[in-house]
Amino acid sequence: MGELLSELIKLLMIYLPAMVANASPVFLKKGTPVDFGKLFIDGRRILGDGKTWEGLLLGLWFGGTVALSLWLLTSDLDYFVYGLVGSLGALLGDMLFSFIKRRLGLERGAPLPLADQLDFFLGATALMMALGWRPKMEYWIIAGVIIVGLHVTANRIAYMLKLKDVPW
Ligand SMILES: CC(C)=CCC/C(C)=C/CC/C(C)=C/CC/C(C)=C/COC[C@@H](COP(=O)(O)O)OC/C=C(\C)CC/C=C(\C)CC/C=C(\C)CCC=C(C)C
Ligand SMILES: Nc1ccn([C@@H]2O[C@H](COP(=O)(O)OP(=O)(O)OP(=O)(O)O)[C@@H](O)[C@H]2O)c(=O)n1
Ligand SMILES: [Mg+2]
Repeated sequence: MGELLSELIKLLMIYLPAMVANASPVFLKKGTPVDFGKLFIDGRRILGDGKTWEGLLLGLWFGGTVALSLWLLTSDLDYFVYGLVGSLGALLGDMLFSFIKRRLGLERGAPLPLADQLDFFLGATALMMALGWRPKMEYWIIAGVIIVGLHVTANRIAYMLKLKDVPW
């Protein structure tokens, strides 16, 4: 039990910068759309107004700050490297799933259950693993379930705080 708990805490710390990177753009009210308003070949927006350059910068900035803090706290450079890469992966994964949602004809803000909760998690994981990170599969799955739960709770909080006009 002790090992499971310590492994899970380490995993949640590795993903914390990605979680903050994914959460911080929500504080922005408007910004410059990453797709500059352009349409894709299917006549729909490439990404939509929910993805802005300012959001990427804010996410990277706060994700990077948390990654740096974790490194200073633990003096383990991995937290900084993986945290930074995970933050970038979270933002890219979020954009990838926005692209997919637009292709499916879903408007900006429309729900795509599981995709909305997992997009940043999968993006962060993909980039961290590209750097050679190899989590233990069973712990990774449990951490994923916890993070989905955190995501659902955080979005409800964001909705109550009027940070989001949808609770997902
Ligand atoms: C930690 C435990 C065990 C329980 C705490 C309960 C809980 C789940 C708290 C959530 C964190 C929190 C205080 C949220 C406040 C409101 C907020 C900022 C929500 C942001 O939600 C938006 C969402 C992005 O939407 P999208 O995915 O559809 O693009 O964020 C997704 C949420 C997560 C990635 C997981 C939960 C987030 C965290 C634990 C990090 C907290 C982040 C912040 C407080 C904001 C970033 C910080 C600054 C200074 C801008
Ligand atoms: N790169 C990003 C990501 C998010 N946001 C901001 O954070 C909010 C919440 O993000 P998300 O829920 O992913 O966007 P949605 O509005 O739901 O758009 P989509 O349907 O494309 O997910 C967005 O509305 C937007 O204001 C941003 O500005 N830039
Ligand atoms: Mg969304």
